[in-house]
Amino acid sequence: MTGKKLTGAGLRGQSAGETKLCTVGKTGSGLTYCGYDVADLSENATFEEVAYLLFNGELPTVDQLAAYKAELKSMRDLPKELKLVLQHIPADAHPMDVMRTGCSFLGNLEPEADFSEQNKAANRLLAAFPAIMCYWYRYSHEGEEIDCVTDEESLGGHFLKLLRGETPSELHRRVMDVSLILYAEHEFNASTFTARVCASTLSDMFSCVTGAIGTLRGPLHGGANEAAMDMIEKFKSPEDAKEQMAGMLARKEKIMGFGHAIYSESDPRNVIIKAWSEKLAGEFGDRSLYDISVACEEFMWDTKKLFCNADFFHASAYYFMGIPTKLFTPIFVCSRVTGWAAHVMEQRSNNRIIRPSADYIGSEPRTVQPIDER
Ligand SMILES: CC(=O)SCCNC(=O)CCNC(=O)[C@H](O)C(C)(C)COP(=O)(O)OP(=O)(O)OC[C@H]1O[C@@H](n2cnc3c(N)ncnc32)[C@H](O)[C@@H]1OP(=O)(O)O
Ligand SMILES: O=C([O-])CC(=O)C(=O)O
Repeated sequence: MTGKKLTGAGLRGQSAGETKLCTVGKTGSGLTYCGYDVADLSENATFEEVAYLLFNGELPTVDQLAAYKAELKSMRDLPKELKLVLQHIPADAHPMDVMRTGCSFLGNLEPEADFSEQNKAANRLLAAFPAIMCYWYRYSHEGEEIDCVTDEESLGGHFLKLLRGETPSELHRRVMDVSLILYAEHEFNASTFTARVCASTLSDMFSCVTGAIGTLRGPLHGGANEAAMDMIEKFKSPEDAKEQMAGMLARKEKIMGFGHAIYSESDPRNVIIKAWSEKLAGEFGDRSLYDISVACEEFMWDTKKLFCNADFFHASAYYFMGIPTKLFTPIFVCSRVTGWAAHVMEQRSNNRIIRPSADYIGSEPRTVQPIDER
């Protein structure tokens, strides 16, 4: 089976460079990081091992992982100047704008002086993003100035503890870890390509990641998990979901969380997060949102042959874990910063400025008329 037929607009089907980091849709539906299948990684590795893999090309040994986790743990706290900035961002701000500002401001306080500091800058962002998100959220929504340091071993557990102020369950820790693995890397997707374009001008890591956050924010990319949640919570039952979706398609509306620019048959991340969503539904004690999601999946396949992408079942999984919808896309940032940073490093290692050409379709050459004659 070959991958999706790729043509024309949106640079589809055109190679824009080489990468050792990832393959997407090579056989229609596969996803590998540095040669490892994402299903294998999500079952047999942790997110920190995946981050190490993306930054170093190999999975860590026991000692390397322990040292890496200790390093990340030591970088979790936020400088007081950044906390002050976050305190000034209103509660109704878009949380992706908070992430973008947090990233950019940290780049002012702790700039990447030269490329020998690229790993330090990448790890700093990786370690600090959960606190940037949760410090702002808890301060603006609950009036609490939280401690940004926790004793949680994993980044996923750390995020959940910062968000709720209590120790997460083993199940929630595991699902968050799997989710971070699934979102970590995806070849030349729009946000990663943004990071690489920025890197190709020899800009700094914080600028590359700030640009990538802005690109991930849109509903056609990372914002789709929130948009999917907004949609499914309006459906009253599986039957209602099918009826309303039929109306949406008739009105030519896009159904968020479905379809993909590269995959042709399925997104391999979906089956994994879907299984965890079902497990969480059982623990939550009310399966209705899961059943509604399954009805959406069946309907879209039966009517349009469109399949769920990584975002769709993330919506119900995060909901069952009590995560506010507005934080769904920022969690994506906490994970994808690994892929972005790895691509920045790869671009730098064999750089040529990315500067494509355009097909001109404007006016023929003409002269400026004096303004009072136009
Ligand atoms: C982690 C991620 O970023 S995954 C992507 C998250 N984004 C979403 O879920 C947003 C919804 N999906 C979409 O908008 C698209 O499927 C994208 C942006 C992901 C891919 O876009 P494209 O590569 O341009 O889609 P593609 O060429 O496969 O579209 C084929 C047809 O299916 C339609 N289509 C594709 N996805 C959808 C959808 N979710 N709902 C309705 N129709 C759709 C397109 O409109 C197009 O129809 P047309 O030929 O009549 O114009
Ligand atoms: O590859 C893409 O176009 C979008 C995507 O699924 C991702 O970035 O995870």
